[in-house]
Amino acid sequence: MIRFSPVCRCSPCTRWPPVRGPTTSISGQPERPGRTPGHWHPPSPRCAGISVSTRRRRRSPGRTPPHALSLTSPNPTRSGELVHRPETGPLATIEGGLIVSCQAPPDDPMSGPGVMAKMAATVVAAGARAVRVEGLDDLRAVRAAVDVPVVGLWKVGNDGVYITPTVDHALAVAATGAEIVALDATARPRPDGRSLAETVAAVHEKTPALVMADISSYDEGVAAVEAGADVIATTLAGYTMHDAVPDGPDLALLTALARDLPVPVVCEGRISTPRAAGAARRAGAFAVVVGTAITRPHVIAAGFVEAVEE
Ligand SMILES: CC(=O)N[C@H](C=O)[C@@H](O)[C@H](O)[C@H](O)COP(=O)(O)O
Repeated sequence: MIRFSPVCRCSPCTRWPPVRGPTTSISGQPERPGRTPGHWHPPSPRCAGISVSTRRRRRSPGRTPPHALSLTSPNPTRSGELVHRPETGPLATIEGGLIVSCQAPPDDPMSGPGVMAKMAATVVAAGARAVRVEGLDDLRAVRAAVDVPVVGLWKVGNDGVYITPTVDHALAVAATGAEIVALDATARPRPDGRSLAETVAAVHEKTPALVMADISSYDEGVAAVEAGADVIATTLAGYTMHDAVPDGPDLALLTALARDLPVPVVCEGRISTPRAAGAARRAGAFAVVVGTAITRPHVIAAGFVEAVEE
């Protein structure tokens, strides 16, 4: 049985940091009879933008509270039906929208803060609700160029845990003004020896940023919620095994996580067409991240070259 001890950040909250309360069984009843699942925790400054919706879905009146769900229960977080839904703040801004990943590795001619700032401004002008940006220089330049939420990360190498691998990296990313810090939330050991929960707690305690957990599997999504992550992304699905990287996004993983988790689940990775982005949203994504297909002309052009010359 999988159990959650979720940290709810709703408006009644007045204290920080959160204190873990009694575990609530995801499969059924709160472990302490008579408690309202999801209200044992203390609130945080972050809770300011998040309130508990008292609305009930018309199609399923009387459904089970989100923190006492069976893994096979209908998902309260799906299709804009979050019970603990963000009403203001960066998560409210991104709900139902496109996040564009504006990244170029050092060997890409597009690499550099000036280009990435222009790229970010371009996609925001097109309607992107947020941008995902790598590296402190690019983050500072993009922060100055756009006023939408920034999902920040810092890649260190490209093996093992390389997306914002340590607490120090996460705090440095948050210091650039990124509203959301994306970090590796896979089950692999972290280079600074901290647990995921310790890393998330450090960001929450020392910065106003939320944490986006980049995961590769269902169990990692569950663990990331338990560790206190604010939003889950399928970013690393297909990249942690030795198998060949699949062609498209992992919609099966997305659907399962969006159905079962009490926090927003973002679809990210290998979404190469507008149709695929729409399909991800319909499969339950809270928001959709697209990178290469929009912001890496080097890769896009190479595909055209290959098609023409073959
Ligand atoms: C696996 C990994 O390191 N992903 C990185 C995460 O930030 C980026 O390199 C991706 O471009 C990003 O996730 C968007 O994905 P795609 O470019 O496939 O739309």
